[in-house]
Amino acid sequence: MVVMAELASMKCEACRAESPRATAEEINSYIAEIPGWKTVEHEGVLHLERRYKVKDFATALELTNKIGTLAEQEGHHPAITLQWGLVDVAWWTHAIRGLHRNDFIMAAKTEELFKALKK
Ligand SMILES: C[C@H](O)[C@H](O)[C@H]1CNC2=NC(N)=NC(=O)C2=N1
Repeated sequence: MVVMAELASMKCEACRAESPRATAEEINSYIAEIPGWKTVEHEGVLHLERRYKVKDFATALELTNKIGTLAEQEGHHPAITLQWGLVDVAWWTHAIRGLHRNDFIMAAKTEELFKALKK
């Protein structure tokens, strides 16, 4: 079992096309550690998604930029939609067209960025 704090402190390992997708069992145990996140299937590919509500556009932009910096540090990149007061974040692993433990690690790290925002 891996709890959210542990997930958040893990490094994203290089993900290659031959890396295995997370199994249904792994998905169930990781998702339990990141409340607010859900899996959503888009064109046959599972994504991990969460909507963050923040107080204004500047804060949404700040969170977006922090997630962008994290993505560059880890070499793993999300889809982000920025709107006034909202940041929609989706993690999945393009190389395997699905979810890898890396995506759960990144979601846990995203949670920490959100919690550290001045709200
Ligand atoms: C070469 C480079 O590391 C790869 O293209 C990385 C970049 N960021 C990535 N991000 C995500 N989410 N999935 C990938 O498969 C991926 N591949």
